[in-house]
Amino acid sequence: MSKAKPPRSFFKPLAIGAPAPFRELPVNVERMIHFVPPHIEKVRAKSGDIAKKADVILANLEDAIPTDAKEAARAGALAMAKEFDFAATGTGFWARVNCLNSPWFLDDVTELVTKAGNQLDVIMLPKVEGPWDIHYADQLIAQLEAKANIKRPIMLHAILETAEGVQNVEEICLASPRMHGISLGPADLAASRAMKTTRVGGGHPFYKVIEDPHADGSARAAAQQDLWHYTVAKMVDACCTAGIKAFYGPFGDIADLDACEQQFKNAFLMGCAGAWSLHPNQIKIAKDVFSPAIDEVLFAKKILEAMPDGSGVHMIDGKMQDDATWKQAKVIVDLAKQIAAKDHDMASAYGF
Ligand SMILES: CC(C)(COP(=O)(O)OP(=O)(O)OC[C@H]1O[C@@H](n2cnc3c(N)ncnc32)[C@H](O)[C@@H]1OP(=O)(O)O)[C@@H](O)C(=O)NCCC(=O)NCCSC(=O)C[C@](C)(O)C(=O)O
Ligand SMILES: [Mg+2]
Repeated sequence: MSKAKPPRSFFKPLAIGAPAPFRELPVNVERMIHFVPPHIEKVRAKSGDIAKKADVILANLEDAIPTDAKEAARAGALAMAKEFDFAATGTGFWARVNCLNSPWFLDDVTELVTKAGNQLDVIMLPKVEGPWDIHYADQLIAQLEAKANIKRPIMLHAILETAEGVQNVEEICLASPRMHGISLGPADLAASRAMKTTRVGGGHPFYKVIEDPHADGSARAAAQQDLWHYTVAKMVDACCTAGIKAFYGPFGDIADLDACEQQFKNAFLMGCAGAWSLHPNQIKIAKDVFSPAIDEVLFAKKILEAMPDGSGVHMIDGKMQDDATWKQAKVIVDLAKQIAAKDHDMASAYGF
């Protein structure tokens, strides 16, 4: 039976000279995490322009990078940190390292932290299975931060992509104050669970509910259901309990923008802060979906204005409002304010 760390030790740096962990997550709008393959110079070179549109730019070193390009990708990630001032456009700079049991993980983390640690906001860790994976990466990063005299802690973001990881998601979220959030990794997770799909996220035409037979034998209506509902719900509850953020992850059918939008919308409504964009076309979708709709923000503002101290009961446009709807309104208005602070057009649309 494992024991939790005593409360007074939880926020202590794990190495002498490492920066103290954040007590609260930095407030950043992270509607999409845009994946860049850093070994392809032509694509890497566009990172500065893409950073003007995306909230987060991520250098991907793991899956989708060919084995013989792993070192070139790592070098490309370091070049991105040197060549682009992502912080100047308010864009986060993240890297997805190779997984813990791979031959590249140690060099990925060592080089990123010691050579780009002051530029790097978040390290994304794939295939996390339990809190032990976070404890190891946490300690290693602290040692490297101390060695390289990094001033600001680098956060950790885990991908939920094995059945064991899903079983342990609460402990993963609570494993360290370095935790930033969790993303759903639907492709590896599908394989790990023996789901019979060949897709990266999204629905499936076989996964649906069909209405009862009609007496006249006419065609029965059926509707596809969301294959990811259970996992997203479990992930959101675990993340919110820990005070960290949940993300959908990738949508692999690049040409199907409608299905991408729908999957992102489901994730947004269920509590996710953002999703991944694998292709430039997906950036705008995520930006629109993970920014609350203007009419929702205006209605939420009406609730807050009508109930300044958040108590009592009111009727607005025929709908009952009380302490709980006040809190829902506050979630939407707080997010809209964060987006407005970053985006002047959205600020005027939201009426701030
Ligand atoms: C899908 C691909 C191959 C289609 O790439 P393409 O070249 O065939 O597409 P295109 O439509 O022809 O591209 C149009 C233009 O956009 C550029 N472009 C295209 N993509 C990007 C990009 N990301 N960033 C910046 N620019 C990009 C591309 O270079 C081209 O520029 P050009 O007009 O000047 O020639 C390509 O978009 C790509 O490599 N995307 C990233 C893929 C990736 O990172 N996959 C791994 C994440 S998903 C995952 O790991 C799963 C998970 C979580 O682990 C799990 O569920 O288990
Ligand atoms: Mg994966």
